[in-house]
Amino acid sequence: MSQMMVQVRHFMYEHRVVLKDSVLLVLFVIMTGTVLGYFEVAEWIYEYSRDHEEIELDELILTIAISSIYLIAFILRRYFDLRNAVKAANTDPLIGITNRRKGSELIELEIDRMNLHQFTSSLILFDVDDFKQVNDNYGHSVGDMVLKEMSKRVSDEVRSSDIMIRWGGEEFLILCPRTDLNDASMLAERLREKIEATPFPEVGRITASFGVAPLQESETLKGQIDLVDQGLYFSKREGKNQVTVCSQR
Ligand SMILES: Nc1nc2c(ncn2[C@@H]2O[C@H](COP(=O)(O)OP(=O)(O)OP(=O)(O)O)[C@@H](O)[C@H]2O)c(=O)[nH]1
Repeated sequence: MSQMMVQVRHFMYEHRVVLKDSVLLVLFVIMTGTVLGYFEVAEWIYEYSRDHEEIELDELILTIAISSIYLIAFILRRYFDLRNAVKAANTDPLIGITNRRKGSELIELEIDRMNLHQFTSSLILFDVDDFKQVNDNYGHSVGDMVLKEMSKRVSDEVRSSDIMIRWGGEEFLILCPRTDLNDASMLAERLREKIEATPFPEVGRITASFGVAPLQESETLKGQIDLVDQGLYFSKREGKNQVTVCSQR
């Protein structure tokens, strides 16, 4: 794919809701204009009001103006409804961060960007250790609270350009754009220490295991996830509460 095509694709993707509504609006204006022009509606309104003196031209114009305001309000409402619907479709309902479906799209886009601009990005996958015990000992709603709080603590630590994704139940993925493997593994280690060092009021100390991998230009999404999951698997197998870097399968 040429550079131009990739840039056009990204632009279309990132502005797709606005673009779609703008296209609809332009089509509507063209159609309305065509209909008005074809039937010479404006002239007809004028003639009609002249022949029917009981109808004031001012009233007609006012009616048309009010209808136009209604129409604009309708289009704006539809636009915001659509935006909210898109946001809901991309967000995990429990934690309120990017969900797996949207996260997968963002990772694929990041691979495109890497190919285009020749930089390195990385993935961090982490999983709360022995989370089943938290649920078993304190109940599912406390478990939910721990997941939310954990996600908040981690989000506060990462850069605003990093994207946190709820990948599975108690599994989170962090997409770190323009971050090489060394920086990503230092970040993972910092997060691991932070989680371990800050007990949760309801359940006490919690730890998490981490995998870190670079995004590979020629890899599929599944291949990418398998790679970082391999790192996480090693961390779990070697005793949990640790970071494993995996640069190739
Ligand atoms: N409260 C809550 N629990 C969840 C949620 N999603 C998954 N879980 C629980 O997370 C637990 C995961 O258990 P396991 O896969 O055995 O993992 P683990 O106990 O963390 O053990 P290790 O991963 O080996 O450290 C299960 O009890 C799931 O029910 C959720 O949204 N809320």
